[in-house]
Amino acid sequence: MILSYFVQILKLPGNENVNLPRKMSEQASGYDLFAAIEGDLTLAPGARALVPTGIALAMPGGLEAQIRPRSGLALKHGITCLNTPGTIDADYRGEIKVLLINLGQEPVTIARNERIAQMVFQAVPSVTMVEVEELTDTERGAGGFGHTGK
Ligand SMILES: O=c1ccn([C@H]2C[C@H](O)[C@@H](COP(=O)(O)OP(=O)(O)OP(=O)(O)O)O2)c(=O)[nH]1
Ligand SMILES: [Mg+2]
Repeated sequence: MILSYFVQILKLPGNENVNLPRKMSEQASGYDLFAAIEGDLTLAPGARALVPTGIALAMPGGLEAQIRPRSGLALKHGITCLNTPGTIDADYRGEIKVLLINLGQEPVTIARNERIAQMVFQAVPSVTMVEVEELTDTERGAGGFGHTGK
């Protein structure tokens, strides 16, 4: 089943020339996000930066967007998203920003309109948590963290 949603996208004031998030192939999961920075941004090894995209979204409840790294930037330059996957809440109307970190050994320069990350939309189920005195039993029980072997 293909779920289908409309998501509103807004270029924020001063960002009329930014690129909108773009799927680079027809069936790509992610929309690539572009750096809406004035000049270049250089990340020293170990440094992080909150990079603006110049856009904001209004998506319907029951949807979220995840901000994920681009594997090419990670492989070639050691650039990833520190808080991956970043969570964009359906009720967030602020600028989408990408928290990049340079985990490589060399400084890396990000240019304006470079593709820095990707945004994947996900359906979020509606959950009502019910507090109880005791949980239902399972075979696994409390076993975890390698409990079933290596
Ligand atoms: O990579 C990200 C992660 C988050 N956000 C925005 C959208 C999201 O809805 C909001 C809050 O994110 P999150 O819940 O992860 O951060 P928090 O530290 O819990 O902040 P808050 O108290 O505002 O929820 O920040 C981004 O723009 N980029
Ligand atoms: Mg939060």
